[in-house]
Amino acid sequence: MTQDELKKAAALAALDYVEDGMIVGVGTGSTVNHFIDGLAAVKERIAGAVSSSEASARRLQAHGIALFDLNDITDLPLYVDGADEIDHGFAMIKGGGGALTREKIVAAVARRFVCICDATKLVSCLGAFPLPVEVVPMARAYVERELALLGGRPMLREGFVTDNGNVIVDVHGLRITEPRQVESEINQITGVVTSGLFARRGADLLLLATPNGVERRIAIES
Ligand SMILES: O=C[C@H](O)[C@H](O)[C@H](O)COP(=O)(O)O
Repeated sequence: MTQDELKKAAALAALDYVEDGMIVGVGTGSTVNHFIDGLAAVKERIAGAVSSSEASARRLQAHGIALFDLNDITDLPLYVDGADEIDHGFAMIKGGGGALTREKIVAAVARRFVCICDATKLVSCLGAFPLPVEVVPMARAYVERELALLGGRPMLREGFVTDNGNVIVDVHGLRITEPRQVESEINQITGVVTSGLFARRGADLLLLATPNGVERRIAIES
């Protein structure tokens, strides 16, 4: 199976968690695109979706799925999203597509975070994938100097602007053994909007696509 076929298998498995009348939180990326396409087939029995990016919103709208503003709802039972890396405690690196801030907001509101991944994304230690950090543009150089103190090599994602009008600094070469601590340290740097480290709000359920089928793994309290 190709990696894209595995992504599709994980995405379609997430449809099992979509219930009648639900508003579904929808992430961003190539794995989620398969989920959105699958959601289109059951759109008549859901209320609609909350999107974590302009790109996902466009795809949802193209399928005729109603979009809700997060500020207009009080309960979001389900959020489905991919990850760039996920560890065995279900902390994740996200933001390879630059949607990390809105993803983190929707994930914070959701009662259940279902992560959909192909098996290559499961790692024993986060950090081989460069950690994306969304930064207010005028703070970029300062934030890069502060991020370097953490031991990584910050690199501006050239020519990329987030849906929120900010820039992304990707931190290369980090080995993240304490995800919650690193998440807090980066959040405290003035000028940082969000880091792509999802440790304090990790996934609740992992749907991991392998060549032998989709494994369903539940988060263990740490
Ligand atoms: O900003 C992008 C998101 O965090 C994605 O969930 C992540 O990059 C995984 O993307 P993909 O499903 O394309 O591998």
